[in-house]
Amino acid sequence: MTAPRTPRIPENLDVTIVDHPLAAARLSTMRDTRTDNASFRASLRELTLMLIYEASRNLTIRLEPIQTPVSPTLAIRLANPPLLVPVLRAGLGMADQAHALIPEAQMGFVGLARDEETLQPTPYMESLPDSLAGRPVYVLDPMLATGGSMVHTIEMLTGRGATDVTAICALAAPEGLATLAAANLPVRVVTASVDERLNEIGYIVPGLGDAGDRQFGAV
Ligand SMILES: O=P(O)(O)OC[C@H]1O[C@H](OP(=O)(O)OP(=O)(O)O)[C@H](O)[C@@H]1O
Ligand SMILES: O=c1cc[nH]c(=O)[nH]1
Ligand SMILES: [Mg+2]
Repeated sequence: MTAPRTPRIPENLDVTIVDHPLAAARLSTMRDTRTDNASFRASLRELTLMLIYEASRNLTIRLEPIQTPVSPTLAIRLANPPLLVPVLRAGLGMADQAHALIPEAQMGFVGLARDEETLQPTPYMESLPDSLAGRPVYVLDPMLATGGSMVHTIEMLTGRGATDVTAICALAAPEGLATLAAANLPVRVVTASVDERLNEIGYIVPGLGDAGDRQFGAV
């Protein structure tokens, strides 16, 4: 008897896959071992633009009367800009681009390093506003692998009152999506791809390797 296959996208998790050819082209550059650190960072920045553009489609707006050179009209402003939270190190490569698109946004920071033996996240930094009640939060991390780092990050956020979290990832593994769904957290996921699986050492397959090392060099 064969084991039941893990569904790639859990039914109870809101997952948006940005499967645009330009997003796929940037992701392909990031996957390619021939891509150097600088080109990897440039492709991640460009992919982040597309992910944020899609993620922010449903942000609430407010209207403000303004005057064009021709007539009065109503300007559209963001009513409640999201808090941007890059997860160090790898999420740093998404931070500038996300901030350029949403300049009104505030930014918080979380630092996590995954123990490569246990695959558990070890926190080393948390710089967040005391209260996140009523504020949308965008977590920026290129990789959702086992999901442990994302669950840990979202629990930091919900502990401060967040109820509306978007995980913005270049890549997700089915196992990470299943972990997020099982954690029953107020999160939706926006990603450019749901890859095949994790390998025996917790890397996404086909994936792109270690997103921190690919940007900044091995530590
Ligand atoms: O879903 P998980 O199994 O928890 O793995 C994903 C985490 O791994 C990577 O960070 P890493 O721990 O390598 O730190 P780095 O960004 O400093 O390289 C990545 O940026 C995620 O934060
Ligand atoms: O494939 C993976 C898994 C976790 N973290 C990464 O950077 N890459
Ligand atoms: Mg890493």
